[in-house]
Amino acid sequence: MTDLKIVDVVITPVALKDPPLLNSSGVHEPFALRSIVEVQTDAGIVGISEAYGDDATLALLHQAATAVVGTDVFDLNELSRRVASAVGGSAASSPTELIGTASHDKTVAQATAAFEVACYDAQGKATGRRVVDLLGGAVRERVDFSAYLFYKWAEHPGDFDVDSWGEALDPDGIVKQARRMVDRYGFGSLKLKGGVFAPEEEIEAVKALRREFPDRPVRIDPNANWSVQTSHRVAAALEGELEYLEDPTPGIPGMAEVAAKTSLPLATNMCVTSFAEIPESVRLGAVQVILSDHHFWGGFRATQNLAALCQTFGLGLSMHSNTHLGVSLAAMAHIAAATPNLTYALDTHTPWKSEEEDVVLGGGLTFTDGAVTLPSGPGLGVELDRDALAKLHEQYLTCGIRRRDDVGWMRQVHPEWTGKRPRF
Ligand SMILES: O=C([O-])[C@@H](O)[C@@H](O)[C@H](O)[C@@H](O)C(=O)[O-]
Ligand SMILES: [Mg+2]
Repeated sequence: MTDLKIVDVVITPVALKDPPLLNSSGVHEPFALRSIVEVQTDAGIVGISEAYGDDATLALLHQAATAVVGTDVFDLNELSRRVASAVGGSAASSPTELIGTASHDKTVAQATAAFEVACYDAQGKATGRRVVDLLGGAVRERVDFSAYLFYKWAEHPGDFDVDSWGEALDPDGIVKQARRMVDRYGFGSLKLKGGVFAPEEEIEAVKALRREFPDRPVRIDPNANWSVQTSHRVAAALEGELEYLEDPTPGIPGMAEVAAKTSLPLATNMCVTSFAEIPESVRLGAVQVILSDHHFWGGFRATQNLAALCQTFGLGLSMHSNTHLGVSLAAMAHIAAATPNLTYALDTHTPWKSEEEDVVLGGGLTFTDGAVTLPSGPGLGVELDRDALAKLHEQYLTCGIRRRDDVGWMRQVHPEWTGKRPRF
């Protein structure tokens, strides 16, 4: 087969409506930013991927885009080399909140991922094979996702569309939200975004979920908003109740202190978010489950490397999510289906997205009994809806948001808010 060379890259920033979801930083803004990357080849085949859409990420992607032109989409080593050298001098930047410390490695990994995924899509389209097949084959055709529950306000301050979920500010509200999500999508496990209210209230919410859904594993993730002492207290109160406890407290040493006194597995997408952080974490026994995320771990191949390390060190592997569209959902499903030890249900923000808003034809993959079935088409198996992409790009141009700022948006309502962590 002849080369399939990249001749151009198109990066389109988009904004999608986002409900007022609460977390330890503050509250989601009315719009979330993403970008769609299209890698065009000399054979006319176009590979696509989805990345963050903040200004810093866009600058990074543009910097790398120039460098990858001329690369064969099958030569992923050359692609990584070119991306790394193109972004070599860039400052470390974090595209979003709550995914751990920014580092230079992570910045390179993030840029690499955006192009690598698009190259895999192009490879699949060129060979008529699914991405999962190029990644070693599907160990499962259906990928389980979990219901991602959030405390939330009924509406944003100001004049914005109101979502249909209503407010959820106490255990009752969370249980109602979970019921609707489970009835609608069939999710078999539940994740509560915590770190919002006093830990005692959140313990009650977890217990209420356990009573209402006794057969469904529950996780809580306060995004490092509890001190070590508070984490000990919450862990003791929830012994035996949780599938895992995600990022109770900041930093690897703090997590290790918590882990030492609980039988609950600790999970993270905050203190171990790059390969450089794995050795210390393993040495201290800080975490038992790592949440992968191809967007910032470096793509599909990096996720497989992470999976191998988790296997080696006896760690569990799950998957993190930020607000995303249907291209990312497909990418997450393919890599999860090709990873034997990714056995936890994946996080997804999909239910929080308006059903009218997506960039993929047909609105994207859907959940049945809590899982998506891998699409059968070549590559990622999803196609861009050009009109929808143009509409969400227009929304990006007019929304005025250029980086995620949950702290700042919270200040609209609570001017004294600082977003300081740990708060409890
Ligand atoms: O969307 C959110 O508010 C989440 O809290 C997100 O920012 C986190 O990165 C993430 O989902 C997590 O598991 O920490
Ligand atoms: Mg998390």
